Amino acid sequence: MSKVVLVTGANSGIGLALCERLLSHDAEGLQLCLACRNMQRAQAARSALLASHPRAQVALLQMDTSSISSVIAAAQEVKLRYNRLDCLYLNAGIMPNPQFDIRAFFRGLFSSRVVSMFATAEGILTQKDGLTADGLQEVFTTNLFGHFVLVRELEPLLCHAGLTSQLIWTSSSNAHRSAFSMGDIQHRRGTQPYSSSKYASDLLSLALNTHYNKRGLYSSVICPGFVMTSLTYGILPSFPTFLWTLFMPIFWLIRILTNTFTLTPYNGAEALFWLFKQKPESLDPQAKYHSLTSGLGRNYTQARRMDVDLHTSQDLFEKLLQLETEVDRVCSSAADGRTAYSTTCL
Ligand SMILES: NC(=O)C1=CN([C@@H]2O[C@H](COP(=O)(O)OP(=O)(O)OC[C@H]3O[C@@H](n4cnc5c(N)ncnc54)[C@H](OP(=O)(O)O)[C@@H]3O)[C@@H](O)[C@H]2O)C=CC1
Ligand SMILES: CC(C)CCC[C@@H](C)[C@H]1CC[C@H]2C3=C(CC[C@]12C)[C@@]1(C)CCC(=O)[C@@H](C)[C@@H]1CC3
Repeated sequence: MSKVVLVTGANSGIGLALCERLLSHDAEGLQLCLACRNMQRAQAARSALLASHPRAQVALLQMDTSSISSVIAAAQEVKLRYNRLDCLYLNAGIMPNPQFDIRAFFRGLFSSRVVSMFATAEGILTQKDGLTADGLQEVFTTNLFGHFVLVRELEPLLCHAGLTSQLIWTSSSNAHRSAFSMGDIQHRRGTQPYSSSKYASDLLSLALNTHYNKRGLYSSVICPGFVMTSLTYGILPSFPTFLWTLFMPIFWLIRILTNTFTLTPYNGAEALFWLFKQKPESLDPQAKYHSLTSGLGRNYTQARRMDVDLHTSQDLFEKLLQLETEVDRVCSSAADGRTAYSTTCL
């Protein structure tokens, strides 16, 4: 029986490279569904995949993870099209308006934390976040909450007696506990919404395992390493793309120090692809699976323990459930024509 796999943010970067790798592994035994916000870009990605795998089954789904109504509509469509889902990749993500602290970067270069700075970007990156049309924080909603609502809506397709399914989150080594606050899960008040949203996805994955393992659903988290994609190019917007290419020899040298410089989307997708081939029951719910590339260009996956605990993960899960109920209430009162209030109070 063919496996049904859905990938969010599949039209570019790591998501697209993952689709290519999945099809190269098993073009005919998969029903691949690319969930994207922009259908023109989605169509281009589908054509590229079909050019190298003409017999593959590749479907498209319109979904904007920053819009809860779009996520709910997309989930309804998935339920009409498929009767089960084997693997759901929660990969779409943004890092809007990044501010790169050059001084901190040069201080870091000549300090003992140079390797960790290149691996995690700790202390050198902040972002300016915005609000979605629902009044939620944009980074939190796109990277985490939209995906949470998707998982909840697709529960009937993911939890089947006697069968296992996988959730695989594209997190980051930029996920730091210090950037996350349980009193401000959307990160309204801080300057590191990206780091906060990725740390929240690490916590959430653990909580999802606690709640769903008994129903055959397993969740894992990966870090693709540092990959050259449009997300990365956005960090230095005044830098033309070709200048990044000029830096490649330096990046290859850095790769000798830290194998986290995977650099290409193909390499970055290593852990995503590796997890697909594992038995979900055999995976460690407290581990983050890192895509790594050695100085000689060998790709491999390494499990590293995450800085998460069960109690905090459970608290976050409950807060997300509350927010889901609130958003639902606001949306249905707006649909009824009653006065809708902004979710900024949530
Ligand atoms: N590049 C890196 O070094 C690292 C990346 N990551 C993570 O990897 C994931 C993939 O990013 P990457 O491939 O690098 O970057 P890209 O920008 O190439 O890919 C991001 C994908 O997410 C999609 N997306 C963004 N916002 C939404 C939305 N609201 N609804 C639906 N889809 C959306 C984008 O669609 P569109 O084309 O329409 O913008 C795009 O397809 C992200 O979660 C990122 O945080 C983690 C660690 C390192
Ligand atoms: C051009 C200069 C010679 C070097 C510039 C270096 C920085 C722009 C990079 C150094 C470490 C990088 C990094 C990321 C972005 C670009 C750097 C800050 C990430 C934050 C990208 C997104 C992630 O999720 C992280 C895992 C990356 C960590 C390393």
